[in-house]
Parts: sequence; structure tokens; C-alpha cells
Amino acid sequence: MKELLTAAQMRAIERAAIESGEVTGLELMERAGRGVVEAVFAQWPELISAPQKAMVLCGPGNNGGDGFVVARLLKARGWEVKVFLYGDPARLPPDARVNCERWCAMAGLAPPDRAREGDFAADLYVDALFGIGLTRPLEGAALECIRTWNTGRAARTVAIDLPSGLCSDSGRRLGDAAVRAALTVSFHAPKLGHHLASGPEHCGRFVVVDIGLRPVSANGGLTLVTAPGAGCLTKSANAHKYSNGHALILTGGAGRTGAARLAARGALRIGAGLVTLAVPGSAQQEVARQITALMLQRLEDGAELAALLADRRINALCLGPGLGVTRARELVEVVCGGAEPRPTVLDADALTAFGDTPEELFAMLHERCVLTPHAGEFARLFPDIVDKLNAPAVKGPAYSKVDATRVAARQAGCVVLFKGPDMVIAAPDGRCGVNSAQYDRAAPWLATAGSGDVLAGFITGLLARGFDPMRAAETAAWLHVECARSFGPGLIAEDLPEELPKVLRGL
Ligand SMILES: NC(=O)C1=CN([C@@H]2O[C@H](COP(=O)(O)OP(=O)(O)OC[C@H]3O[C@@H](n4cnc5c(N)ncnc54)[C@H](O)[C@@H]3O)[C@@H](O)[C@H]2O)[C@@H](O)CC1
Ligand SMILES: Nc1ncnc2c1ncn2[C@@H]1O[C@H](COP(=O)(O)OP(=O)(O)O)[C@@H](O)[C@H]1O
Ligand SMILES: [K+]
Repeated sequence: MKELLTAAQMRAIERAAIESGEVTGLELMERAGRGVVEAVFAQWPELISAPQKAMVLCGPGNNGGDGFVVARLLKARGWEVKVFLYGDPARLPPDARVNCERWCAMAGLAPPDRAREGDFAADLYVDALFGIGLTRPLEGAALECIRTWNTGRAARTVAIDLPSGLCSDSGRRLGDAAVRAALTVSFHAPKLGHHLASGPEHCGRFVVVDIGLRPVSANGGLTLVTAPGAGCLTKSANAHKYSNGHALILTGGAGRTGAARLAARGALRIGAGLVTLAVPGSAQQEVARQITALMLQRLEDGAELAALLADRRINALCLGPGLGVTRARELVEVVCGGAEPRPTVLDADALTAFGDTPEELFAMLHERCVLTPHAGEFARLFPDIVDKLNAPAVKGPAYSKVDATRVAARQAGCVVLFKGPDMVIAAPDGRCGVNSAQYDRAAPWLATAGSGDVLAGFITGLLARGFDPMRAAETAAWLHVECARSFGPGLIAEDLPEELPKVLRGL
């Protein structure tokens, strides 16, 4: 598990290290600047051989301080470096001021309106305007300069810590402009904003450098979802099929069974011992023609479902994919309303069915449910939360997808998995993970019809295998992205379950 930090947590870690006497703020700033220069040369090796020209835009805080270090290190290598300061040198914080003075002893400073005149076409542009300290939109000369960089010549733009204009805790632009970097170099650990919302689009390539701070676990359980332990998905040698669980997936009527079949295939591939599709009579032939290892059970209505659930070996359910909203509404009430409710994934139509009456759904849900809304479904169930998320971000820290999903999980009383490349998974107890399909894990091929149905099936299969809901959702989501990356271009939803064995072998 890799932690994702808020700006406040990062500051606390830095403060603790400085107060303990382990390191000075000045030394941390030097390491940060050195880390940026090394990352720049790793990204653009063509800059190493001969001195080049750099333009460094420093801001009024410690992000600016890092910029002065970078400027000095490049100049020491013979580069021609121009530094522009947005702010009053006399009001810089102490470490940044020391580095500003060191720079001024070597060369001059210019005001930022000069940084956009275009009289100095640089080989490298360094954004050291704002990092984790940005609290309001860019304005004045800073804004003008960033706009020029974005529209103009600045192909090699490196952002120090965070592209200026981006909120560190939410990944949202404060106001409407933020640096579009080709490379972003952050320190110690990724921040939320590097992975959420517009963050990845602005960061370009993203690198975290070690500046010698000790790992501390102080963030209330917010992690980047990473590979599950190799052992947790194996099957025990002496298990029989029922010890791996029995998942029940409910389908809609004729012509609408594809989505549930995709989910069922996913549940089976991820290792549920048995998977049954519960099908209305109208669709029985259609489904029977399509399946082999999957089992089929005719099921017309809620009364028949209640009777079927007398079989306690059915230990996980999936409702929603292709179910139809009328059937979904009836069946969800049976599944969630009964005594001893079972682990259940509610997706697609099972969520839409309660779009007008989310409170009725929440009243039935229990802590072993998992809701898997995409943005549209999330907005129908949690309109107030989405209003906050959609309100213009003008003040940092801005309301984030993590805030939204955490509140949704508390309201619903169960795990909520909010889809997207910046997927957030939250439990009502505050645990929260971000399954980021970005940077090295980008999986754009997942934007294909039916991929969400497979994800619902993966989660259901893991619930059947006895995973707790939060772990089932995180593990399934991680594997889902890995299947897409492993298959690559041309992926369609059917390929995801078929790619899973290869991904599992690689764990
Ligand atoms: N926290 C740490 O552990 C480390 C921090 N370092 C650097 O320090 C940075 C954080 O420094 P700071 O806390 O000084 O924050 P910043 O340098 O990001 O900027 C904060 C300053 O800008 C002002 N400000 C915010 N929004 C503004 C706007 N729109 N227009 C004008 N002024 C605005 C704030 O009032 C504050 O004075 C990090 O991003 C990183 O680059 C590094 O030196 C390494 C270690
Ligand atoms: N560009 C993308 N990058 C990574 N993952 C994506 C992207 N677009 C969609 N996804 C993922 O694909 C799945 C789509 O689910 P959903 O919207 O429910 O589609 P469907 O209903 O067609 O199955 C989700 O897991 C979502 O997170
Ligand atoms: K920056």
C-alpha cells in the first residue's frame, strides 16, 4: 500500500523531521532542488551534454525556494538561467529567502511580466510558482505568464511538486488556469492532487523523489491501491467448489442478458466456486445457448428469489447489469431487506432504480454491500454531494472526489466505488483507496461498453470467496485495470475475464 498525502500531512511530516533535529528545512530544500535537476536529466538526456537555457519562475513561498535551488544548480553547470520572482523578495519564508539571496549573489532577478515577453526562448521552463501552498486562483502576472507557457513554446516544462494552479488535495484547478507540465517532480510521497481530477492531465509524467524523510503513517487510511499480495488469490489444495463460494448474478429479460453474463464470467474467472445466473423464463433459452461452466436458474420475481436464498450456500449476489429498473427495484428489496442479508454488489440498473428515492435504498443497505456507480449514477444517488463537487473551485483545499466518496459511503452505510480513471473506493468507517488508472497504469481501453459489468462480477466473485467488501472492491478494481493493460489496444469487455488468468499468474 502506498500512501497518498494531503498538503497538511506533508507539512506535518516535514515539520516533525525538522523539529526532531534530523534535518534542516534548508537541507530539505536543497535535496528537493537536486532531485528536480536529476529528474529533468533523466527525462531529457539530450540536455546533459551541453549547457542550455532555462527560464525559472519562482513564487512567494517555499516552492519558489526550490526553484532558486534548481536555478543555482543549472547555472553551476554552465547554463544560461533567467529567474523571475512573483512576489516580494523581502517577504519570502526564511529558507526560500536564503536561496533567493544565494541566487542574487550569482545573477539577477526579473519580475514575472518579463517572463512572458518571448525574448528568451528557453530549452527548459521551470514552474516553481506554487506547490502545496496554493490557496486561491492564479491572478495578475502569474496567470498571464502561465497562459503564455501553456499556449506557447514551453515543450519542456517541469513543475516542481505540483503544476501551479492545481489544488494539492483535490487535483482540481483553482480558477481556470494551471500549468500544463511535461514532467512533475514531487517529494517524498504522491499527494492526492497528483492522482485525482485534472491532476494527471496537468502533471504530464509524474516522478516522486526521495528527500530522506521517513515514511510515516498518519493519514487516516488513504492509500493508492496497489497489487494484492500474491497469496491472497490462490486456492487451497484441498478445497472443494463450495468452499470457494457460490455467487448469484441476476439477469434481465430476453435481449438484455449480456451484461449479467459478462459479470458472471468475471465472477467465475476470479475464482468463485460456482456462479449461477438467475434468469426470467423469457430469457432462459438465450442464456442457456451462451453458457457452459456457468449455471442457470429460472427466476421470475421477488418471491422466487426469496425462496432461492433459503440456500445458504449462495454467499454473494450481484444485481444491476442489464437487470431493468423495475425488476431491479423488486429484487433489491428482497436481497437487502431480508434477514441475514448477504454480501451484495449493486451496480447499473440497481442504482438507477433508486435514482428518485435514494433514501429508500440507503435504508435497506447494510455494511456488506458494495455500490459501484459511474459519475451519472453517483449524481442520481448523491445529488447534494455532486453539487459540492461541481461547484467552481476557488479556494484550497477544494472539495475532492475523495471527500465526495467518503461522505457517500457514510450516507449509504456501505462501500462505495466511484468509477473513473481516478477511481475512489471508500468504506463507511473512513478507509479509502484510490485506484489510479493513470500515468504508468493508464488503461484508456477500459472506456468500452460492458467493462463495468465485468468489474461488478470481479467484486462479486471475491465476495463469494470471503473477501471483506472493501478488500474485494479494491482488489477487483486493481485487477480490472491490470487486465486492460495486459490486453491493451482492441480490448472489449469480453476480453477482461479471459485476460485474468495471465494477470493472476503474474502476481
Ligand atoms: N513540505 C515539505 O516537506 C517540503 C516542501 N518543499 C517545497 O515547499 C512547497 C510548499 O511551500 P509553501 O508552503 O511555502 O507553499 P507555496 O510555495 O506553494 O506557496 C504558498 C504561498 O503562496 C501564497 N499563495 C497561495 N495562493 C496564492 C495565489 N493564488 N496568489 C498569490 N499567492 C498565493 C500563500 O499565501 C503562501 O505565501 C512545496 O510545494 C515544495 O515545493 C520542498 O522544499 C521540500 C520539502
Ligand atoms: N479512460 C479510462 N481509464 C481507465 N478506466 C476507465 C476509463 N473509462 C472508464 N474506465 C473504467 O471502466 C469501467 C466502466 O464502467 P461503466 O461506466 O459502468 O461502463 P459499462 O456500464 O459500459 O460497463 C469502470 O471501471 C471505469 O472506472
Ligand atoms: K509548481
